[in-house]
Amino acid sequence: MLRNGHRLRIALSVPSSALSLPPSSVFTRLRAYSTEPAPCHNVAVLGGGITGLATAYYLVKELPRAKVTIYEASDRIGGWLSSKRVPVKDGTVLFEAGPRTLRPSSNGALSVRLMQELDIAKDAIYAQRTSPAARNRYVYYPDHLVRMPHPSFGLIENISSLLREPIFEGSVWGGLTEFFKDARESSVQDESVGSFFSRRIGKTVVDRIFSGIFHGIYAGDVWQLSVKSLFPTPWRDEAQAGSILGGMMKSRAEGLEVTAREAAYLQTMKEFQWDPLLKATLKDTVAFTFKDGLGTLNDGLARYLMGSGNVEFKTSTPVLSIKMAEDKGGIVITSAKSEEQETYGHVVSALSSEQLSFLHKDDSMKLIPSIPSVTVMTVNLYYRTPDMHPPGFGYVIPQATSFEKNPERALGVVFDTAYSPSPDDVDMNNWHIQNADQLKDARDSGQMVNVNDFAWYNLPNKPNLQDDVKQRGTKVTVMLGGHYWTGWPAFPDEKEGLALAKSLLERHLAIKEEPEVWQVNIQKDCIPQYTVGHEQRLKTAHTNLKRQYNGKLRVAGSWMAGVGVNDCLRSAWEVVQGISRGRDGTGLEHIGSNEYVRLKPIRPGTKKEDE
Ligand SMILES: C=Cc1c2[nH]c(c1C)Cc1[nH]c(c(CCC(=O)O)c1C)Cc1[nH]c(c(C)c1CCC(=O)O)Cc1[nH]c(c(C)c1C=C)C2
Repeated sequence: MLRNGHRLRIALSVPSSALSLPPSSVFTRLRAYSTEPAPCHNVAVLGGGITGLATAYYLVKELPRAKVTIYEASDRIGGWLSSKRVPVKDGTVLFEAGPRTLRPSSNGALSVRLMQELDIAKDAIYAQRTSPAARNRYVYYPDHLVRMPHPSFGLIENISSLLREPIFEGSVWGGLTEFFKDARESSVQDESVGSFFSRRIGKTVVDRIFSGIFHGIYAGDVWQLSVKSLFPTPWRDEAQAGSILGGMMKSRAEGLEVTAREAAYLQTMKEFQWDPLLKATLKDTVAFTFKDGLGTLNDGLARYLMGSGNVEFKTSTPVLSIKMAEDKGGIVITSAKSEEQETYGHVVSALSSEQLSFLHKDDSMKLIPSIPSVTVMTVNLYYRTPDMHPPGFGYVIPQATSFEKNPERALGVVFDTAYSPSPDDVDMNNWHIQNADQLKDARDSGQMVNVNDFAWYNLPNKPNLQDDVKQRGTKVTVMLGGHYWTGWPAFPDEKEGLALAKSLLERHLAIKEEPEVWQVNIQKDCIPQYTVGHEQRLKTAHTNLKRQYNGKLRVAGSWMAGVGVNDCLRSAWEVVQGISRGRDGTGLEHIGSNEYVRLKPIRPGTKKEDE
C-alpha cells in the first residue's frame, strides 16, 4: 500500500461477460452451412498469469479456429507481473512488484517476438552491454559491497580486486585446479548445486558468491537446489569429459551440444521474419523493460486476445475440479460459477503444481509430486535524492554474510534507477536515427547512438522513460524472505516489511532519508524450487498426467523448465506446438531427454551478424 493511499492498476481486469463467445448452437449452425471445417479445438487454459495469456496467444496464432477459455480465480489477469504507476511530488514513478527486466537471449527470443507481434517494441527501454546495470554487479560480503570482476575494468583492476577482497578467497585456485579434480561416482543421480560446485571449485566460493547469485534468481538455498536441473551442461560435462573445463574445451572445439528440442527451437527462431530495426536495436542489448513496466506484456497479450474474438476470459472463476470425460475424449472442468461444468478437448494448466494437484480429486494418488516454492517480499522505495547507491544493477547477499550484517535475512537489493533512465540522462543531440540502415551506419562510424547506454526502438521520437519526473531521484527494491522464510507460520506485514527494508538500507548503503513513496508486496509461493531429485519428480508427473488424462491435460509455467518469464513463455509455446501438431502430450515429455545434437562451432571472426 502506498503511503498516500493511491493504488493504480496497470494490468487489465476483464469481466467474464465481456468476451463471451456465441452459444454453441451458433457454431452448429455455421457448421451446417459452411464449407469450411468446423472449429476443431476447444481448449481451456487454467490460470490468467503470463503463462496462461501466452498459451492462449500461441493457440490463437497457431490454430485460428480454436475456441479458448481462460479460467482465472482472481479478478485480475497478469499474475506475478504487476507494474504500478505511483504519484510523487513532481510526477509519477513506476514500481514493479515482481519481475522487472527481460533478457533477449535464448528463451528471450520469444519475448522479443511478442514485442514485435504485439507492436510494443516502441514502448521498450533497452539497457546496453556498456550500461552500469550490465557491468556493475555487487555482492555484499562480509560488510561492504564488492563489485564483481568484468572484462571492461581491465586486468589490473580485476586482479587487484581478486587479491584484495575476502569474497574471492580460494576462487582463483579453485578455478585453476577444477580440471584436475576427480569426477563423481557414476552412481550419483543428482546433488545440490552447493555440493557440486564445492567439489569442483571450493566451498568458500559457493558460500560467498554462488549462494548470492542463487538468491538473485531463485531466492533459494544453494544447498537444496538441484545441479542436474539447474546446471545440466556442467553436470554432464563432469560425467563425460571429467571436468567442467574439459567439457567447455570440447564445446569450443567441436561445437556446443544441445538437446534436439533446443536445436529445433533455435532453428524456428532463426527462421522467423525479424524486424531489422528491432534486431539492430537489440544487438548490444542485455536486458529490456517497458516505459510502463513489464505489465505492458500482459496488456498487449490481453488486448490481442480480446480482439481475436476466439477467447473467453472467465475471471473471478476458480476451478474446483478437473476429471477425464467418460468417453475419454476430453476433460470436464467444474468451476465455482454456480458449479457449472464444461467439457474441453484439451486443457492447459498454467497453475502451480500444487494448485493443479488440488484440482485432481482422486485420493488414491497425488497427480504431481510436491515441488516446494518460496515466498518473496519486495519493498519498492523511491527517494528524492539521486544517486544514493553506486552505479549498477544492485547487489545480492550471499548465505555467508553473517546474521549481524543481515539480520533482516534479505536476499538482495535492486537499483531500479539503473534500468530506467531519467530526462537528465538523455542527450537529445544524438536523437536523429530513423531506420536500421542509419543505425548501422552510425554504429560503424563509431558514433554513440545508444545515448547513455540505453537504446530505443521508437527513434526518432522522444525516448521512453519509466519515471515521469522533472529530476531523477533514487528507486530501489529490497528483496526479503525466499528460503529464509521456509516453514514460517506467518510473514511480516506491510509495516514490518517497510521497517526491515529501511533498516537494511541504512546499514548497507547509509540511507537515512525517508522514502517519498513506497510499496510493500508479498508474493506468496512465487518461485518454485527445483530441489535435488526435481527431474525425477517431473518424470513421475509426466507418467501420472499421461495415465490419468490420456495426453489431454498439459502443463506449462515456472515449475518445469526455468523460473523466469521467458521460460514461462517457452513452456507455453512448446505446449501449443504439441497441440497444433495433433499430438497428445503432457508438456513434460522432454524431461530427461538424451537426444543431443552438436551445433556448429563458432570460430573467431566467422560469426555472422544475424546468428
Ligand atoms: C521477485 C523476485 C525475483 C527473484 N528472482 C526472480 C524474481 C521474479 C526471477 C529471476 N531473476 C533473475 C532471473 C534470471 C533470468 C532472467 O530472466 O533475467 C530470474 C529467473 C535475474 C535477476 N535478479 C534480479 C534482477 C533485476 C534480475 C534480472 C536482470 C538482470 O540479471 O540484469 C534481482 C533479484 N531478484 C531476486 C532477488 C533476491 C534479487 C536481488 C538483487 C529474486
